[in-house]
Amino acid sequence: MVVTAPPSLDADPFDEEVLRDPLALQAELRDAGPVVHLRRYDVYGLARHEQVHAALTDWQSFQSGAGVGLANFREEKPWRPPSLLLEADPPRHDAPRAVLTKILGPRALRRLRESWHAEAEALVDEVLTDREFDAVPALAQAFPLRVFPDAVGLPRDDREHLLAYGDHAFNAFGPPNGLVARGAPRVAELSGRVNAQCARDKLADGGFGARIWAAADHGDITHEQAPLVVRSLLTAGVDTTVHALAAILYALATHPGQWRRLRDDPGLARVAFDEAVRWESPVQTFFRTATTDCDIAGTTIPEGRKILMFLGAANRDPRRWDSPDAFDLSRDTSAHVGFGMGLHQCVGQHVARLEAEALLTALARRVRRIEPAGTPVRHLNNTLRAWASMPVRIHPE
Ligand code: HEM
Ligand SMILES: C=Cc1ccc(C(=O)O)cc1
Repeated sequence: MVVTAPPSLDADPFDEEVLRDPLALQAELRDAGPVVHLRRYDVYGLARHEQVHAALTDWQSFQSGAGVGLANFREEKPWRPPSLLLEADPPRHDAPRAVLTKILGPRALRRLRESWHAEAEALVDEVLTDREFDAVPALAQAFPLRVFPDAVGLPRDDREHLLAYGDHAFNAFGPPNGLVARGAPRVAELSGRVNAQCARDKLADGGFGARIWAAADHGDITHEQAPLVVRSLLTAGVDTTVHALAAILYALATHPGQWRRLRDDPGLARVAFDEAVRWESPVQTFFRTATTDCDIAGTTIPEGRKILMFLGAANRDPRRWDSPDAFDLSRDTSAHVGFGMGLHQCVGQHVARLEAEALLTALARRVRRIEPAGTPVRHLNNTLRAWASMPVRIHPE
């Protein structure tokens, strides 16, 4: 096999202007080849759907245990104790994953469906007393922050720090740049509050948190592991859904034809969610570490090197998707990598889908038309694609 050196680029995917609008760089990376070398960080980049999908589903060659950010846990101390799911490989990964699969699975969530739909209706009724509002705080943030911490078992008066904690965690997967530096002053305080919330006596009976501790009583995981598994929910379960809901609202406000289709058939809410996750990819990137020298499309990636998977770029790869930049509710979204793929595929995706279904169903019943009412403003993060503000105008039924 002829080993070819991949094209080497100076581009910085974590540059703030690139994070604001990553689409041009994503196209450049896809077109440069199946594997590229990013000189600035000395890592290998995969931007095409085929290679991203291949790396995600080959956890043996592309491990998570050395961290799924730029930092290599074999070479430097992680900023916090590594996640037992996201930053672990089998066998360590297996038991914590099995516990969350049961607790967060679609069957386990049935008990929440009715109350989440009711909460969404109540919130939408409150918000729609105005004809114009900022959809990010009013809906995209307010709804997840009302229902998800409740479902975990947190008290109502101790959750406004969760967004900032998650924002820092997602920045920390990137390089130590300005975004990480700006979050650093609050890390100790935020970590202290989140870690305290993972303790058994802080978690209401019947919630996801209490069920994780009950799994430890049952011997499925250890009592030492239980708080870290709860921490996974608090890290991954808030900012992701907030930005995914904002992405859906942005997509629907800017595609009136698709909004009409959703109103005519509210059953499309789940498809709308997955198509928005593909189109916007709230989680844009994750890294892996080569477990051995491994070959990708003729390039040998040496053992120990970091591979940057551009999930957002893969989700808009014209080699995989017809009209990838179109937001289209008739699309078959099944192969999108917005939730990852394979062993580490998002274990909370059913929670996110239920949140979206509840909010969209409530809106579809009450809003004849939704349209932008001003310039939306991006929230920049090394890993997340997010909106800071999205003024909308609604025309009620
Ligand atoms: C739209 C919202 C969400 C998006 C876009 C998202 C995205 C992702 C992605 C891309 C991964 C794969 C990480 C990798 O391959 O390294 C992942 C894993 C994970 N997600 Fe989500 N997520 C979302 C919501 C949630 C929620 C609501 C929860 C918790 C209730 C959650 C908990 C997790 C956990 C624990 C993992 C690690 C799974 C493992 O490593 O086995 N996520 N998510
Ligand atoms: C998708 C992001 C994500 C972030 C943190 C964790 C964790 O802390 O386990 C899992 C997933």
